Amino acid sequence: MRKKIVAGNWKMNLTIGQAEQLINDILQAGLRLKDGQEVVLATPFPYLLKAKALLKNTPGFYLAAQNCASEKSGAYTGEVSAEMLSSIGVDYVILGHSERREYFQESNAVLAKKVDLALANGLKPIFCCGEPLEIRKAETQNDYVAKQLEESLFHLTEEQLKDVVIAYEPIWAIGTGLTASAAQAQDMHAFIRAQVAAKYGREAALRLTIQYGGSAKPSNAAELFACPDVDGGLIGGASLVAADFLAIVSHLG
Ligand SMILES: O=C[C@H](O)COP(=O)(O)O
Repeated sequence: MRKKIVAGNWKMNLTIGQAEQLINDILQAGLRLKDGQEVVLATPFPYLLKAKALLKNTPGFYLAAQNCASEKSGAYTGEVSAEMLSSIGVDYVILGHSERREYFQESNAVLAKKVDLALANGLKPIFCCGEPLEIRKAETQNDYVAKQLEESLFHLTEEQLKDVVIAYEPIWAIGTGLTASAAQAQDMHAFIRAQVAAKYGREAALRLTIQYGGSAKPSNAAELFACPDVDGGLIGGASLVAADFLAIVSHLG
């Protein structure tokens, strides 16, 4: 059975007080997750240790960083390594978010290095892929996403791939209020799974968790999560409001 995961990507939001409040509000709801369901909180770096302490003893809840360095260690001022994140008990790391690709020029090749370092340090990558609007308009989104997978992930062994989650995030849907329709999401998720099957075999593809991200909210999560190849979501804006985030998680089924 593959995992269903809702992850909240807080991006560069909240003070430490607000972060603590949000986690406490989420925990106080006493969410009961079913077998195979996970909730992941991707907080800003300075809050990871505090979040780790607050989430202790809460089954099914995990912690993610929003990025890690592409180098192992050394003179890289301002960077945070995969090893550092692992040493404080972080479970997942979001890699290849479109905001990192666009604002920090992260290429598929750099992301391949980050994926390797994450896995070598026991972190599970949540690898983001997805096309900009002009590519969707030109109807070449499948080729675009296939290249992202090929250049950043498909050098991994089948064993390594077991620790990878893919998040499909059409860039035109991120923070815009525009959501991919359930049919658009399902089509791309099925395509991604087929690419993985072609490279690693059917079993590996069936095991892979593929999240949807892009203006997911309580009102559309049920329809998106009901798609056979959509295994949860990577949630931005709505993850900053406890009630909305909890409502989205409840739609995991
Ligand atoms: O990482 C999350 C995605 O960028 C989605 O963000 P959003 O839910 O605010 O559209």
